[in-house]
Amino acid sequence: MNPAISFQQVGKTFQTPRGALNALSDVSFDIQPGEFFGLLGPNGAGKTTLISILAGLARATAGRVTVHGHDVVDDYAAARKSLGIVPQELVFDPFFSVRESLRIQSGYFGVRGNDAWISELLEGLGLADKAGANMRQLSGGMKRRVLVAQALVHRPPVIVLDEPTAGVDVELRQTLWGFIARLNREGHTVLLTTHYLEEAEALCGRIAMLKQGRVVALDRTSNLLAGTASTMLRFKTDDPLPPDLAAQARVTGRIAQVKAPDANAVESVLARLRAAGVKVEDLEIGRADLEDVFLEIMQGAGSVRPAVAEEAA
Ligand SMILES: Nc1ncnc2c1ncn2[C@@H]1O[C@H](COP(=O)(O)OP(=O)(O)OP(=O)(O)O)[C@@H](O)[C@H]1O
Repeated sequence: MNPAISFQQVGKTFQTPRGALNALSDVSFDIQPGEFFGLLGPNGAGKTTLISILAGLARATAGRVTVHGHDVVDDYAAARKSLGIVPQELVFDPFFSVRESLRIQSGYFGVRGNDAWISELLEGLGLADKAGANMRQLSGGMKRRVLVAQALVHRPPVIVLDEPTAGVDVELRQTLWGFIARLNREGHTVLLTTHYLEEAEALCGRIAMLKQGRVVALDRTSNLLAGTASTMLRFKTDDPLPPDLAAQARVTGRIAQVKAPDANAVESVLARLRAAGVKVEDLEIGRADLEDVFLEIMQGAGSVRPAVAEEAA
């Protein structure tokens, strides 16, 4: 069976006033039918560029991408028909109602008599009572639901979500993930990019991490978590940490997290905090999560290449 998506030695170079920028270098991996796959990476890692190439919106400068065996360049129409792409940006036509916009979108894919599936999409995404509403009248979160519905009108076997939950509320996330998880159980392949690592940890069976355009990790989520099977000491404090601890801590606002693989390490961290007069609250010991793994991999992967390559002489 063909992979749902196959990236084969994909490279993308942008010409910029500062020289050639390698946004993607030698990216190769396959996603099998039915997988829920996460593509993670810091800002500028190349996630959107890779998805744009997959969607046929940008051309790779090297390599090849296929969707269910269809080349995204040579066999664009078949590849595109297999994909449901939920874009990052809210783009929509303000003149139509929600149902009309979904009918129009169905027409783009040559799908007729699609009302039963459109109703199912509206129901599944919590939009049933907005079917007749004009797109202009919808809140940002509702518009995002419509974008998801638009991407799915032609029942694509492969669903691509590019940061679908950026800035959306808890209720929409739950509705969205409930619906996408159902489609995945029914056999749809899902490719997700997100900066919400908790979501990736909860949803994705396998994950690839990109850094500066290269794949620096690719494994089952459980293996990534087990690979750094570490314990973390988490606490809140308003005091500055002693420099040796600060160097190894992950600090988010008042919350600090320090790796402490065993009981001795926990004791040692607590002793250093006490000696430095740091007052801690809400102390807890937990397992490393995907965010810890992500940070470790990103720090460990080092600078894989200069951001701007030398311009060819
Ligand atoms: N049209 C373009 N011209 C020049 N450089 C570009 C262009 N599009 C993207 N880049 C550069 O390519 C690199 C990868 O960008 P990309 O948007 O794919 O990253 P990303 O992983 O999606 O980031 P984010 O998480 O911020 O969305 C960045 O260095 C970016 O500045």
